[in-house]
Amino acid sequence: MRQGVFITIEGPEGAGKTSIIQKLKQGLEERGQVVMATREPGGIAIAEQIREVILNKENISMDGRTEALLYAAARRQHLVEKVSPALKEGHIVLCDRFIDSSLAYQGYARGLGMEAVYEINRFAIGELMPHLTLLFDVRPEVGLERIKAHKEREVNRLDLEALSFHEKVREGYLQLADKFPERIAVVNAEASIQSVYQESLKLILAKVEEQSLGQQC
Ligand SMILES: Nc1ncnc2c1ncn2[C@@H]1O[C@H](COP(=O)(O)OP(=O)(O)OP(=O)(O)O)[C@@H](O)[C@H]1O
Ligand SMILES: Cc1cn([C@H]2C[C@H](O)[C@@H](COP(=O)(O)O)O2)c(=O)[nH]c1=O
Repeated sequence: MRQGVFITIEGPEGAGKTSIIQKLKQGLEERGQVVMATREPGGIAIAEQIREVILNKENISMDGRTEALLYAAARRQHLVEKVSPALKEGHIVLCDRFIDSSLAYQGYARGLGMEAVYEINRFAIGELMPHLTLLFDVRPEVGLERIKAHKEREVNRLDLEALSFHEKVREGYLQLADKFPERIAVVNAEASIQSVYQESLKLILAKVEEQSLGQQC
């Protein structure tokens, strides 16, 4: 059976990940692909419960390492219950955030170190890395303004971090894109939703084609 294609969408707050993943799922399905869209932290019952703990505004005393470990725990369970089975079925998995979020937020912005955070995540995910990561790049002031205007979105503990934290998140992501250019594609997320969608769809279709050619050889 054909192996699936694992695509992760990354970026700071308000980059447009949630909105565009829904459009991508629809666009890919219209082209005959079987797609599973999911998110981190969450996507399954246990991970959604962990999400509640991590993002609860009451938990201001949470230690940085505790935070990193909770994200990794949610990731592990989500991978075992949802992501790996879908990939084994040959589906395209579109995941809103994955390991690069931990590297940018906990490793870089929180200051735990990308190497240390990578190590605990290796324990959680083993060898599974995305085939392609789209980094929706947006300046934090633009992204934060968008989520402020988006009335239904609840403000969470991480949103309340200082602007300097969100600036570091963006910097961390851009460093990762520089380090792993073969996996991470930077998409200008300050462009219109339609143009972010079109560029993302093109990149994903090219990766799906590349993977299926690789599997025929
Ligand atoms: N390219 C864009 N241009 C203008 N507005 C946008 C764009 N992308 C998304 N938005 C709007 O910004 C708001 C946040 O978008 P969305 O929830 O998709 O972002 P997100 O990356 O998932 O955010 P978070 O990670 O913080 O949950 C929504 O109101 C959405 O309509
Ligand atoms: C997976 C992951 C997420 N985060 C942060 C990023 C956001 O602030 C929240 C998730 O909220 P969203 O609305 O779903 O974007 O959690 C993180 O710091 N580390 C991670 O590994």
